[in-house]
Amino acid sequence: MKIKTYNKISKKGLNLFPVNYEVGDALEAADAILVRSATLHDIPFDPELKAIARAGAGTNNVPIDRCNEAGIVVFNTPGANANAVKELVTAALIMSARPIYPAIEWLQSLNETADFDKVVEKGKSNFIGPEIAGKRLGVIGLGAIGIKVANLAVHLGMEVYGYDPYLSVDNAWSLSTRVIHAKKLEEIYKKCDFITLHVPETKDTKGMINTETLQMMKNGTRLLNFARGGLVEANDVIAAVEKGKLAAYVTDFATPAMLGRKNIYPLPHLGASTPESEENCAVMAVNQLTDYLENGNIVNSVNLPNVSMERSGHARVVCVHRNVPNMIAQITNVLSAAGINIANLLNKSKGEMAVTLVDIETTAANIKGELEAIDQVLKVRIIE
Ligand SMILES: NC(=O)C1=CN([C@@H]2O[C@H](COP(=O)(O)OP(=O)(O)OC[C@H]3O[C@@H](n4cnc5c(N)ncnc54)[C@H](O)[C@@H]3O)[C@@H](O)[C@H]2O)C=CC1
Ligand SMILES: O=C(O)C(=O)COP(=O)(O)O
Repeated sequence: MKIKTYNKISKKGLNLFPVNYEVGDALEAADAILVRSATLHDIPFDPELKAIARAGAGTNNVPIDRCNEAGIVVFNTPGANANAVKELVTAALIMSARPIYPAIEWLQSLNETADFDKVVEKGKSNFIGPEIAGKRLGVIGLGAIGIKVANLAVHLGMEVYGYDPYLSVDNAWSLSTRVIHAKKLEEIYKKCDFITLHVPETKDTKGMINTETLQMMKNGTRLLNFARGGLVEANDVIAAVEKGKLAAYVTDFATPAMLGRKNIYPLPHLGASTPESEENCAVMAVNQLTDYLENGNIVNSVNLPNVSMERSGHARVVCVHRNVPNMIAQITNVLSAAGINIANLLNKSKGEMAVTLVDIETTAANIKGELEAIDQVLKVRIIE
């Protein structure tokens, strides 16, 4: 198998690939891609490409529609970097309230003088900022990161409102009962002193922070965006900071127009940049990719369902296809016409996509082409 890497991926993960795999950033005709934030939107996919693993959470850098058309499985690593982001958001919360960054800048600009201590003590009155305890925090998106941020903020003494209409049952179990359920986004915008975004960038969330929504916020709201730049209309946020509607905007996703501006604190997408989360993401991505390439099993895919089946029989047929009627019958017809006995079969679907795993008891010569010829079959592999 050839694995093409984009971005720097932790060695701890890369070392887990079987020794006969070729791994590198200059490979052609790869069987799989391992990526972090590099965009794959303009990259043509080779016919050999079977899977893409995003070592991280957000998959808006991957053209999911194009992957669906080609039967390419896209994985991510849910929660693997959530603690790293939570810790940086905690720093950002405090940075948005207490003018730590301008205070350091000012101090760094001072020269050595005899009255240095006096200058420092006098100057500090320019850098007063409120405490976060007792203030209201709105958390938009209660997934792996949002939950950790919300729970920690409760412990820091904040009154926390959470908004997520798609909250999963598992996540609901992990959420502090002290987090107040906001049923509408407007409730967060209107009530909160601090707002933090933890939703993926999708067609529903793109540009959700704009002049209209900023207008609903209290004067002096502090906004944190460690999710994606596209969630905010950059010019509207800049204007809101200039007018004081936002007292601060701290973001991992700055635009050039945001640089050098008072009360905008940009970071260079550092949320997941800890050795721990880089390792966690790489290990998870490599394990998931290897299990798919070796066994056709799927765990944590964003476009295909989870399927895991113990290997049995002589070989495994992996068919990625559209979720339409009559697929299992057509696949098994090809096998029975070739006189192949089935040892085990598993079929699952997710949205418009589906996958069928069939363990067969004899060799599968010549059936690949026939399976590929079935209408709505997108990718076929036979793993001996
Ligand atoms: N700054 C950084 O380095 C990092 C940024 N991220 C970003 O943070 C996002 C969230 O990450 P995780 O918490 O790990 O993902 P997650 O998938 O665990 O959580 C996302 C949550 O957003 C909710 N959601 C989706 N659409 C929504 C909507 N329209 N309104 C409200 N809630 C909605 C989902 O129900 C889910 O609970 C990622 O998609 C990524 O864009 C993630 C990791 C690192
Ligand atoms: O996991 C995510 O969604 C991130 O934004 C982290 O990106 P990175 O892997 O640090 O380039």
